[in-house]
Amino acid sequence: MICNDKDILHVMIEEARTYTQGGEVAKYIPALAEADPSVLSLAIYDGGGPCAAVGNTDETFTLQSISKVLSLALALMDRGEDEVFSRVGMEPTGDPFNSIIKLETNRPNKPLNPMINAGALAVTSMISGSSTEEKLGRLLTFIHELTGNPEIRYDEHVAKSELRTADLNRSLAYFMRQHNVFEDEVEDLLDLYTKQCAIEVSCEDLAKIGYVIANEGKHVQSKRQIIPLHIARILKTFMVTCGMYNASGEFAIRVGIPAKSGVSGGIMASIPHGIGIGIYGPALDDKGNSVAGMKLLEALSHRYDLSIF
Ligand SMILES: NC(=O)CC[C@H](N)C(=O)O
Repeated sequence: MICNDKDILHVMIEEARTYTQGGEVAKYIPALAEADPSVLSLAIYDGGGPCAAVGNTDETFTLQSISKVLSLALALMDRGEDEVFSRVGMEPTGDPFNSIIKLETNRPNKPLNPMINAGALAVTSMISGSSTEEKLGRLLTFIHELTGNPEIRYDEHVAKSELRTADLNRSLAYFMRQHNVFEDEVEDLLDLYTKQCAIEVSCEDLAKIGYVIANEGKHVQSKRQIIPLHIARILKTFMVTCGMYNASGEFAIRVGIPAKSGVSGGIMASIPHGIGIGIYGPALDDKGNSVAGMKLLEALSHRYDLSIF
């Protein structure tokens, strides 16, 4: 079993670390450019006590696009499927995560899925609450429940850095507001979205969230149904079809695990009815996925036969 294979996991992570040299940290959010590209860490959670954590596991990082899975869960719980999917679609785009092209050519002009930036902005607008603080507080409480870690906050430095430079996301938001996808003030929505993306976690936290999603939304230790079963299934499905941006097809073939990445270099993976995996490696490939993190997941999938297909 994977939890007992610490020596092998150490070897695998050091093998994967060599690929960090072929990647670059994200620069379009200035604060993310401060990350050390040689870092790589892996945590695995199997619902019991500590399972495995190897590499630079003390490092924390921001969720970025991984937060899109959690805001979607909350919006679905708040508003129901009919309302959420009247404003955002269910289809992969094959375009970069911040692309505007399909937003204009698609009719009606709603974003194609909740994992691209346009779709995630629309989803964030559906989180219930009377103020940004209340909505963000609800998202954080949800993450505290999923991880059992009440210390999780957002990183103000990263949030401010993104808000200052988020003109592309601003354009997506203005375009959607014009087309009645939502009615929020764009600056308020951007403020909430950048704080959501800047929520700071460790790869162990990520493995725990991945575990709950893997296990139909139920936390085995507390026996609580944190996410309704049908919503956990929706999340896993989007992770398979759109989780790695426009590399999702290749990832499904090479790795075959529901997963979601973020430009900070995080990847959260969920093996249905099995383990949760958290990875952090800030050196990215040209599509914005952790270059060594993808290699590590591919190696884990082959060694432990983790593909769902
Ligand atoms: N791919 C990502 O992780 C994108 C998230 C980032 N906050 C953005 O909106 O650009």
